[in-house]
Amino acid sequence: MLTDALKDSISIEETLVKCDSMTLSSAPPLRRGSTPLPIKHQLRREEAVHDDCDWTSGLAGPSPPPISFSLVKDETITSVVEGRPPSEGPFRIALLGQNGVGKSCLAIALAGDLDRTASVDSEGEGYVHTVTVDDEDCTILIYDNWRQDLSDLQCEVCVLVFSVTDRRSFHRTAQLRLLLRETQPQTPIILVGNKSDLVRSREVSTQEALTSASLFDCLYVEMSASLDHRTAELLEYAVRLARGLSPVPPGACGHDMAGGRESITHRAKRFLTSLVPRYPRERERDGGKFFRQKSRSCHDLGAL
Ligand SMILES: Nc1nc2c(ncn2[C@@H]2O[C@H](COP(=O)(O)OP(=O)(O)OP(=O)(O)O)[C@@H](O)[C@H]2O)c(=O)[nH]1
Repeated sequence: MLTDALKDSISIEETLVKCDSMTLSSAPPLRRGSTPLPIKHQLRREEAVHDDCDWTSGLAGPSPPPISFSLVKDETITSVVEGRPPSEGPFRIALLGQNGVGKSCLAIALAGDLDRTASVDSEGEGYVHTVTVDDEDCTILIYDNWRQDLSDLQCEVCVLVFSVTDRRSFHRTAQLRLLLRETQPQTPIILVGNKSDLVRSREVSTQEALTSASLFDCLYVEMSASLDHRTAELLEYAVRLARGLSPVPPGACGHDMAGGRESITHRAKRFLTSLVPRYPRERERDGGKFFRQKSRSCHDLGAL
């Protein structure tokens, strides 16, 4: 009996040993859930090195062909992934102006970095941002720290910034425009009157800035970078100019003065105001003659 029991236990042990050896030789080792994966399998699948010794190769059949990589820009990847064509650009937008007029604030506002999301380009010089204007994506580079000679400046659009609270900064933009017209006559210019929120300390009137802008044949935008007021409009104008288009889309006539032109309504109002004496005293001084004259010309044609 005892001999039989011993024989049985020996045969069981032999079977177990055989099973163990089979496991080690042909099947992949069993892995506990808590055991960390080998480093190469911790990498992303496409980055893992595929070789014949791969512990999964026996189970997964023939190993897949190696995946080749090429260095492409993130932006291209995103566009391809989302099924959009790669964005156009990059368009370089340079902000120039006297110190303290708010160029850095404006750059950050334009780059949409009020929540600190914009990035610095590869040379660390400006903000890179992707925007959609007129339903088309484009990449813009915003430079706010141009320290070199103006003749070296290379950009698609120049934004000359002054502070409406600082007359000297306004004069500085006039000098800059003259220089730019000499060095790069083709580059479109936008004149920007920043800090429009500081109403009480204003030193440069909108009308004055508009006159100056029309003298140099450029657009005028009045805005407040720190309040992020009209930055979106400025960005749109800049992108359209960089694309070689009119800053205002066709059919959008009559935009207001901050957009660079006086609207038709405003012009009409100004014209009518200039016709009618403003204050009651002035009217009294006229003795109502102004209105009588007008009235006669309209109703009593014989008086003419
Ligand atoms: N009230 C008001 N303050 C502003 C505005 N834009 C900028 N500032 C302030 O103006 C000061 C100067 O702004 P910056 O952006 O540093 O001006 P900058 O032109 O880059 O100056 P530099 O770097 O010296 O050339 C800061 O205190 C800003 O907070 C604005 O639209 N309104």
